[in-house]
Amino acid sequence: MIRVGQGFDVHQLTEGRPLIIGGITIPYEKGLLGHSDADVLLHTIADAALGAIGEGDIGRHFPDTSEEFKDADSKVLLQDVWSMVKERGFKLGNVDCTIMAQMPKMAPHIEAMRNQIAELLEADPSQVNVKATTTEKLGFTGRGEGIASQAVILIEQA
Ligand SMILES: Nc1ccn([C@@H]2O[C@H](COP(=O)(O)O)[C@@H](O)[C@H]2O)c(=O)n1
Ligand SMILES: C[C@@]1(CO)OP(=O)(O)OP(=O)(O)OC[C@H]1O
Repeated sequence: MIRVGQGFDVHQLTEGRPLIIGGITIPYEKGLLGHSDADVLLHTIADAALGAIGEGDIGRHFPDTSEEFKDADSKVLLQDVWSMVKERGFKLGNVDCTIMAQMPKMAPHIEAMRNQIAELLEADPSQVNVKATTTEKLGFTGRGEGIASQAVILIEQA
């Protein structure tokens, strides 16, 4: 059996926070705001995986009203989600992600993100693809107010 899921997430850019995307800390003057470390890409992948197994979204499993998840490391959240995927007898087929950010340039960090995501999903980096696009200065991402991300995941019976 195969299952697919998709995820989408947005976080606001603000001063005084580190910019963590795909588990990688990216040098930049601003970072993403959130209850957790606000790793927009890992949240997107977690949502896609939860979608694939029909388990809602990360807000349901890790509420932003809970102190337990304040400043949470999103790598740990994704690992928890991945345990649920494995418990149901699935492994990764592939995951394809797009980061929407006007700035900073993601290209120098894409390979590190890919390797980190593969490690978290216990897969080979060839099963993970990460892309980035500006939104041509249009909308909230184009104005640099926030960063958005989307992902599609395919999981298959282990
Ligand atoms: N934050 C970003 C945005 C884009 N890139 C890379 O630049 C290429 C061109 O971007 P367009 O928005 O003009 O399509 C894109 O394909 C990415 O490779 C990036 O590294 N970081
Ligand atoms: C991850 C959680 C929990 O710390 O908080 P945020 O970092 O605000 O992220 P979001 O993508 O809004 O949704 C899930 C939250 O419950």
